[in-house]
Amino acid sequence: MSNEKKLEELALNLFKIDAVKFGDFMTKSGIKTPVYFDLRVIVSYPDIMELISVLLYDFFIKDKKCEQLCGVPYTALPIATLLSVKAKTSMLMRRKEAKSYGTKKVIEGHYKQGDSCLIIEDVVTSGSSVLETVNDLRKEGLKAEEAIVILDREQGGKQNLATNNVQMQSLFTMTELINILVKNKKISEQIGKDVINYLSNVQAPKSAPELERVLLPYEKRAKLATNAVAKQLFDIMAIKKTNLCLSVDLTSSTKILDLLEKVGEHVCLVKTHIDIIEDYTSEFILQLKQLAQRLNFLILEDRKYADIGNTVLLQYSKGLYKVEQWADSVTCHSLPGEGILKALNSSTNVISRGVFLLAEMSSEGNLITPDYTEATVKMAAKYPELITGFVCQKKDTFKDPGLIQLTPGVQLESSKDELGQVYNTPEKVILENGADVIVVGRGIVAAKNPESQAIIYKDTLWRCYMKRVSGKME
Ligand SMILES: O=c1ccn([C@@H]2O[C@H](COP(=O)(O)O)[C@@H](O)[C@H]2O)c(=O)[nH]1
Repeated sequence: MSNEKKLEELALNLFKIDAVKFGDFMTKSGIKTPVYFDLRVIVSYPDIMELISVLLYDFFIKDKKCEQLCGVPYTALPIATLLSVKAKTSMLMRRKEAKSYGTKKVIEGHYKQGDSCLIIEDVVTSGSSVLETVNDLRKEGLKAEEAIVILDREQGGKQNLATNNVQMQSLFTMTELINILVKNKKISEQIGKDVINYLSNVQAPKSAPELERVLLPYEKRAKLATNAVAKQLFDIMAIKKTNLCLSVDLTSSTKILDLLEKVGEHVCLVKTHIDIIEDYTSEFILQLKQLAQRLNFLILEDRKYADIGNTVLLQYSKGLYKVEQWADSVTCHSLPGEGILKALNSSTNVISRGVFLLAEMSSEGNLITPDYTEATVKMAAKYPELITGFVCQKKDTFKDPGLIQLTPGVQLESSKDELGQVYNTPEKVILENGADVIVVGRGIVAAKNPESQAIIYKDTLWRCYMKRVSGKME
């Protein structure tokens, strides 16, 4: 039997065992859908399991070189097992939760750093479940750049995965499956049309991944982050209910520590300019780190590196400040080219690190052009494990929901300072311009009562974020 015939047979079998259902259903994200897939039932049908594994093997695995296979838990686990035996390729298992005892491993099985791992999944909608597995594998130093799936619901998953450097192939798209069922008179032409109509609605630009970034809550985005610092920052924001980054632009270390003692509980991130501190000592860093740990915030050194890779590596790791030893993330210009990212990536003394690339600036008359911004975003895509996000001003600057938009130039009223800084309001930067983490400096630091001002900023910024993700934007 030809592979085409086998695919048709599989589609008809999936319909027969109720793995594909038609009617009025609600998806996990609360959207109505006329078609529902539940491939969990296939484990009760060994013939169908075998047919699936034969097709996946013939189409995608036979001629592929990979060291490991890994199924996305849970439905794809038995399929991955069958494929592993058929292809005589080692398999890994990803735990959904790390064990709280013993090895605390998330990935079970034997592997080497750099092993390439092919991901196997049953159905892909947004691609987020595949990405969770990809992220855990990448954290272990495995290469996860390809995924094979039974069914692509054609709802942005393939594009979302490609953005995260994962190429996805499927046995069927939803349209192909529907066409087989209509052709074989399993469903009426009208039902087929309804499904295709539904698909074209959910595929319309408004649900494309670029808009999803700003609509997804931080806790969901944490799962899509490929940089460990971005993941931590999303988690902190969700737990502390604050997206406020305080820019502690003060020149006295005592004043900085006093201020953070009061406002640290209200912020997710503290941004420093370490070279403006007049009484810097390494004791200051110790105390800053203790505060960060006790009050649960991360530290961003806004160094804006902009030199050749070798110099940046020295600036990051040596000298008076030894930034790599204490900053969770640093800011960096893309102007000198990729060498700067290679340098920051190559530093070996850090447990986790992140970089915010400057894609746009808040200051009037800055020389950044749209082409420069686009090239910056492209450059970042090559370093998914290093990049925490972008310092930028616009919602459409990047799409990846696993990255963070850090936006400075924010005060409660729009205004300008006398040296070209432009301030927008919280409503504008969050609801219109897509900011995720909002940088406030003098709006708090120069206030009469910084503590009460920080609470006002925190509450206002969080209200805007909640409005954005609940979709109640006017
Ligand atoms: O485009 C940019 C990039 C960075 N910054 C920094 O943010 C703060 C803003 O302080 P305010 O007192 O709120 O103006 C400051 O440290 C800048 O260096 C920015 O403003 N714009």
